[in-house]
Amino acid sequence: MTPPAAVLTIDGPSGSGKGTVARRVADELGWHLLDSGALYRLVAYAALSRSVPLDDEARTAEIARTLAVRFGADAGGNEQIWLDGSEVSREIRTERAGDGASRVAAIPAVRAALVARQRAFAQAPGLVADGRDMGTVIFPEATLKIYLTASAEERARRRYNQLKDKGLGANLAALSQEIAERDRRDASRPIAPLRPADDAQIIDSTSMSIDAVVARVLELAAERFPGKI
Ligand SMILES: Nc1ncnc2c1ncn2[C@@H]1O[C@H](COP(=O)(O)OP(=O)(O)O)[C@@H](O)[C@H]1O
Ligand SMILES: Nc1ccn([C@H]2C[C@H](O)[C@@H](COP(=O)(O)OP(=O)(O)O)O2)c(=O)n1
Repeated sequence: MTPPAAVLTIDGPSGSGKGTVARRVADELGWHLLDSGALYRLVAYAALSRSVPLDDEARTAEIARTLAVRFGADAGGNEQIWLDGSEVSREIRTERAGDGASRVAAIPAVRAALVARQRAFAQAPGLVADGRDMGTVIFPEATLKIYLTASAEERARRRYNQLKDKGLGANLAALSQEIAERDRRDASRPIAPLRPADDAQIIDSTSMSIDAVVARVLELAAERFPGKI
């Protein structure tokens, strides 16, 4: 029997730096990457594009079950995500898709439809998985669990700069409110709420650079995965 792949999870609220840090750490280690939030964003984006109400449990779950998605990168290493043959990586990064993702993510049948798809990412030599419930629900046996957070003001500021850099519209006051609302919804839903796993290492990145966070995660990984890294 092949041993289970090594798994490192990074959970936390919006704008804490999960995606950036997960990608950097996965690149450093040469491991696979699971951006679980992208799956929920894709479900929301597909529902919005097909005029399916985001609270329609049966139809959003059907979208989640049949999601035809492919993850890749262009020649410059930039993320590319195809849904039904169309490249949608930019479209799913809007706050509208993020808010929609948080809504469909509260539907148990949508979450259930995505469990096996997410677990299938755990392949040798290892996986870095980022999201809200990676360490609590999807990979409870993960060897290293990180909970990455930062102050609400800092997270809104980061998201504002990120959206502007991408040429996507953003308003700081509106973003702060949207992020607060998303945090509240993600943390208060009955199923797989956003919370640190009991055995998670908490990193507050409010006053840390991206490099410092990556270095800390790699340091913990070297301790927890001796011989693998
Ligand atoms: N420690 C940090 N200091 C400053 N900016 C950061 C830090 N971590 C992430 N960022 C920036 O904040 C934005 C949001 O990061 P991202 O990784 O998308 O967060 P998340 O996946 O948690 O929503 C990105 O533009 C990223 O470059
Ligand atoms: N494992 C996950 C990942 C994301 N979600 C939901 C909750 C989040 O508000 C949305 C969007 O997630 P995403 O990680 O892309 O969002 P941020 O980049 O952190 O703003 O999806 C979830 O419920 N469980």
